[in-house]
Amino acid sequence: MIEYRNLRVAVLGGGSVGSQVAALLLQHGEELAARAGAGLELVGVAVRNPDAPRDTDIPAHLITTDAESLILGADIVVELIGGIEPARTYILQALNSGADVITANKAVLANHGPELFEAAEQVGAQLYYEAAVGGAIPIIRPLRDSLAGDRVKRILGIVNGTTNYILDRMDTRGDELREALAEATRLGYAEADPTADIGGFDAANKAAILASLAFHTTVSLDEVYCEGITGVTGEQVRAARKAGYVVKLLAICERITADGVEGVSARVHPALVPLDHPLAAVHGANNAVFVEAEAAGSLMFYGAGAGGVETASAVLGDLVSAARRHVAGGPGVAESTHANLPVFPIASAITRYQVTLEVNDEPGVLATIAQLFSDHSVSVEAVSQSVAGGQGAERPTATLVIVTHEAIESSLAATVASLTASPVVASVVSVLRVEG
Ligand SMILES: NC(=O)c1ccc[n+]([C@@H]2O[C@H](COP(=O)([O-])OP(=O)(O)OC[C@H]3O[C@@H](n4cnc5c(N)ncnc54)[C@H](O)[C@@H]3O)[C@@H](O)[C@H]2O)c1
Ligand SMILES: N[C@@H](CCO)C(=O)O
Ligand code: NA
Repeated sequence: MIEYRNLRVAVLGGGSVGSQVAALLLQHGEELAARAGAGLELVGVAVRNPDAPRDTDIPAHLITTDAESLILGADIVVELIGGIEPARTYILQALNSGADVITANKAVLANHGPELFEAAEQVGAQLYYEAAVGGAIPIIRPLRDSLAGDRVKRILGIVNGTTNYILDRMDTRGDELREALAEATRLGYAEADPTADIGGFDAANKAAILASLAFHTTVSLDEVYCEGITGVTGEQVRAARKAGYVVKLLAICERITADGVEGVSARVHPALVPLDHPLAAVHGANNAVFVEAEAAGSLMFYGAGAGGVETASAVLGDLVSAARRHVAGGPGVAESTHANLPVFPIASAITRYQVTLEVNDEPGVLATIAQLFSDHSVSVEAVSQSVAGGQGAERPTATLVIVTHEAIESSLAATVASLTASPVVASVVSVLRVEG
């Protein structure tokens, strides 16, 4: 029998992900040791409430409320508490004591990434975070390692399982947002505070992480434009399907040029995706991330973006990587931010738009509206009209749905301001970006 060196693994948090990580470690210890070349001994699971019900049976002697003592005795610390504090402090304590850290916590990475990576570099430790984006889907390691020799141009992704689950149920079952959210929470997909999901903040955290990694540039959370799905109505979802689209919450990270300067942009918002686009077929809590790279072309990463045991798979992968690094010796690999590109605001983004207007149904209106688009250099691709106010209404109105060619966000915003002010427009019903 091979004698392996033993590595002491501390897990912080015994919730959806933590309880599954503990169970898999206990179940597959021997096999993991053979793969890693070192034993992975679970020395404890720090929890807030030892008596809380858990998804798996963790032996009572491993449960503790003393996270700090557990951290100090560990070679590898797995942070699965979530949120900023005390997660940030615990990660720093672990790194400063020389332990490698594995986290699934996108919020702490997006808000304090540079501080944490710096702490790891100082002591030669490594911070792993495959589970923080796309749950079980390998996306961090492909960007960090496999594509390290290429030049990423764009990332287009569904990176929040909860909102995809909600939008999918609104589309396929006619649910309203609230009832679909309750189900996503019951299934363990949603964050402890689900406003992080429906407000788009969880996806924005992930966009900041992806953009930083892909473009070798620190992209902070406040540089990511963020619009959630709370304003998306069942009616919008039905109208989108009629027009040949589904509504998806997308994270878009891309290289763009503004005023002749190359930089990057990161944005999260609901968008119309054509029904024949592969992202339209991403159902339930699944995630999908498209990566467009200069040499590799288009790559797609797809699978379970949330869920306790699925996410635990990514954590276990990081555990094996960390153990192999301990066996090999040498310092961790620092995060690469050498490109240091400027991060442009949403006003510089370029995309297509669908603008829905209620307008006065009278001669010359279409020409007036077309002129407003043209005045701001926004080119119209398609227009469809239907009667809105109907026969006998005091002032008959019509609904116009206008799809534009690619335009700069600031030009579109100026167009919408002019439309709102125009006497022929009764109301701007919605403005949605069209992607894919
Ligand atoms: N659930 C998922 O689908 C999923 C997917 C990917 C990433 N994540 C991330 O994984 C992390 C954990 O998520 P989760 O779904 O398991 O959350 P959870 O709420 O189910 O579990 C968190 C656990 O941490 C414990 N905890 C809170 N404060 C603590 C403290 N001070 N000391 C010790 N324990 C404490 C809680 O009691 C709870 O058991 C989060 O960062 C989350 O964003 C979750
Ligand atoms: N709440 C997150 C968990 C995975 O990060 C989601 O729904 O995607
Ligand atoms: Na992942």
